[in-house]
Amino acid sequence: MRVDNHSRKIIFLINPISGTRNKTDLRKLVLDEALKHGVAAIVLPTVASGDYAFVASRIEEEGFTDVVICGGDGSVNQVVNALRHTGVHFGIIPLGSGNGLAYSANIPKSTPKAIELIFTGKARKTDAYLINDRFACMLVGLGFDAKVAHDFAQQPGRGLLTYTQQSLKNYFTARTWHFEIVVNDHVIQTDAFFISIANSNQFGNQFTIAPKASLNDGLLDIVLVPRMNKAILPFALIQQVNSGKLKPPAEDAPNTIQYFQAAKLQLRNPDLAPMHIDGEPVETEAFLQINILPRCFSLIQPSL
Ligand SMILES: Nc1ncnc2c1ncn2[C@@H]1O[C@H](COP(=O)(O)OP(=O)(O)OP(=O)(O)O)[C@@H](O)[C@H]1O
Repeated sequence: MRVDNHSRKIIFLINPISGTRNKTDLRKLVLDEALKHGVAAIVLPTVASGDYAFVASRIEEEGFTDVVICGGDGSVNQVVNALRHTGVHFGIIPLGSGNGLAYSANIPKSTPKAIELIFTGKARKTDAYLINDRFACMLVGLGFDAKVAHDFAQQPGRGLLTYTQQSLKNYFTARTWHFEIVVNDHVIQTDAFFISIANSNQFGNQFTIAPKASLNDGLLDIVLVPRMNKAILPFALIQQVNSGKLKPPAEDAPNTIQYFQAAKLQLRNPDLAPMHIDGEPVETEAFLQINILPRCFSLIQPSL
């Protein structure tokens, strides 16, 4: 649905701590652009707790139609999860460390362009998913990248540089975890460095793991990287990503990277491999039921 500015009322939620970019002028930038387009708008801060009941009541009482998240994937996850039931359209001004969902949706990296898009773009239905009862929009990881996410969260700095440092440090000590995956009538037993379950086709910063992933195909893209020689692993991963070839899940390919799609899967995680949801470290679980939520929320994107 193309955005009709006359009937809109927007809440911009700014995360004061996300990413590394300066946000001093952001409040003025978004309010000036709203004024230019004749749209009523207010600015509020995001909250660390993820409790957006105060925003939900303002939407209901004051008739706000859109919520624009100025932050990263963690903020997008918390805000969309808390407010999806209200039926507002969501926008993103990508100001996090990775911005995977925003870039997968072709939202521009440039802040002024991303702000302009809020008033010229099109709201499109977008899938999300549930991991047991937890909400995800973009990417869930078990194993290596989750360990990096947990260590990243302990660092004083944010941003890509800190993330890369943590990835390199963890690479040399990386271990495997045992998993059992039940998917599309197959049961896969594997010792894996990591498993990614993706709705978006990138982690952010244009780094992709699941090149065929689409935000609105009703499917999740699963990438399984099993135990293999660490000297070979980066090349095998690059080859897999470049080929982007999807294959049905295989029960008898213990040393091959697997890439397949499914609307749901069950995952047993007896070694309690660490987990992240949309880049935020979360407490892991021994059993995970993962289900797509097709066409879960509306996201403002370029009109094409
Ligand atoms: N007002 C606030 N004060 C402190 N922390 C906040 C506030 N609002 C949100 N947060 C926290 O910010 C974190 C999310 O940051 P966000 O995802 O926006 O940026 P990022 O982590 O730098 O980027 P990305 O997720 O793209 O890597 C969450 O842990 C959230 O609880």
